[in-house]
Amino acid sequence: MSSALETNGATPARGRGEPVLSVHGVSKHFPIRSKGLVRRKVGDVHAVCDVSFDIHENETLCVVGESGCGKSTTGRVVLNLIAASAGEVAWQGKNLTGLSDKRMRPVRRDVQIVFQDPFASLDPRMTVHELIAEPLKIHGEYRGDKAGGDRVRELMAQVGLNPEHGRRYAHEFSGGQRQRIGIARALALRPKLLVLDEPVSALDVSIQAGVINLLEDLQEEFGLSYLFISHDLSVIRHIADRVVVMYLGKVVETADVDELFRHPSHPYTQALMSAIPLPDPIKERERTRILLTGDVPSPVNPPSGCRFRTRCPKFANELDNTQREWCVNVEPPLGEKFTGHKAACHFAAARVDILDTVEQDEVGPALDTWPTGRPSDADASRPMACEPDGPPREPTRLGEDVVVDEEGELVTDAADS
Ligand SMILES: Nc1ncnc2c1ncn2[C@@H]1O[C@H](COP(=O)(O)OP(=O)(O)OP(=O)(O)O)[C@@H](O)[C@H]1O
Repeated sequence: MSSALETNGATPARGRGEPVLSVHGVSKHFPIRSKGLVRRKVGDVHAVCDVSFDIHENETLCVVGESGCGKSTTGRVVLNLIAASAGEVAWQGKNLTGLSDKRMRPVRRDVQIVFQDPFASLDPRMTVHELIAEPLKIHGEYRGDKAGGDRVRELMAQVGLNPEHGRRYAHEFSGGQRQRIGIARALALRPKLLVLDEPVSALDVSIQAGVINLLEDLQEEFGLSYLFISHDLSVIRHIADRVVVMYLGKVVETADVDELFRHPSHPYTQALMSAIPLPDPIKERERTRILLTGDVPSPVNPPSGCRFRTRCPKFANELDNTQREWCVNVEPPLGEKFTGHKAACHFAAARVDILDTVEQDEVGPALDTWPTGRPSDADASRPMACEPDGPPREPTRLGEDVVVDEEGELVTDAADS
């Protein structure tokens, strides 16, 4: 049987050559306006700040982080469904910034999205055949003819649905089958990249594996690239080639998936990993679990310096006051800690006690050293990339009487020196 999606022979090697998608320095701010007749802008939600990554042919890049960290906004900017406030998205070398709908049309064929909720994203009044035929009709590839109908049946078979069930409605299918309908819709136009926004989060764990396996098979067969968005590191560990960890709109760590799980170096990544259940109940009981306290700060007014410091166990328990000054005053750059492995933490250090799969001696030397001295001695006054406009702040000095309050903020009764 001929394939609905044609490839040029062998599946290309992963992560090689020119990237198909380049995201460079992308930020997205949503303005907050006052109520009333004159709706003045009173602030911004800093949803995504200075995010960069590449995706190569046949590669899966996963974006992971808690709810509200900016994953979906990043996906929508990539698809040009919303415009970036700053930065650039390039598809096969072509800058998408400001492209008209007409010019975006060929890109929209190449880059498709699968949504999280297969219940909400499918029109309940349409049959499965109509749902899958819709993108073909919009792009003029199906006018009710037999060839178009055959394509729809072929797509159904490719995603593991019975082609005889085309006259049924979405509500007659289970959650996993509905997500397969969503995937068939996304595949209809022979895309090259799929943005998969939490594609299995709404499904039972037993069903998740089937959908993940399907995505892997489709990638293998058609050389697809995936931008896979998820809050679940155990799913990501299975499917990712590379991982981008986000916190409060920023990338805090990025590496190849094996490298990230071998050397988790940012305290936030370490906390996420420590929540992955271990299959061995004894190891699960004995393991190190890092619990993050407090809520994620508001993206309207993110903390100065390191955004994670208000919840960072290392900041609260391990650093001295001079080191904390760095976290409070200086935004940590996304620096290379191991080869090809970047983390945005002044005091990043790989931990191997979080998962049971790595040996101590696998930890190589970190490339960076921790900063010493006070940040005021260094270039501490540069403004943060995504901060509201304003003059650079003076570095804050912390004395011995400084404590971290229950919200993770530094507090002191003493006057600033
Ligand atoms: N249209 C919008 N207007 C204002 N704020 C928005 C808008 N869309 C998203 N946000 C805010 O931007 C931040 C990032 O949201 P986003 O949906 O990208 O996060 P997420 O990591 O995908 O979370 P989730 O997994 O819950 O979807 C959140 O604080 C959210 O409230």
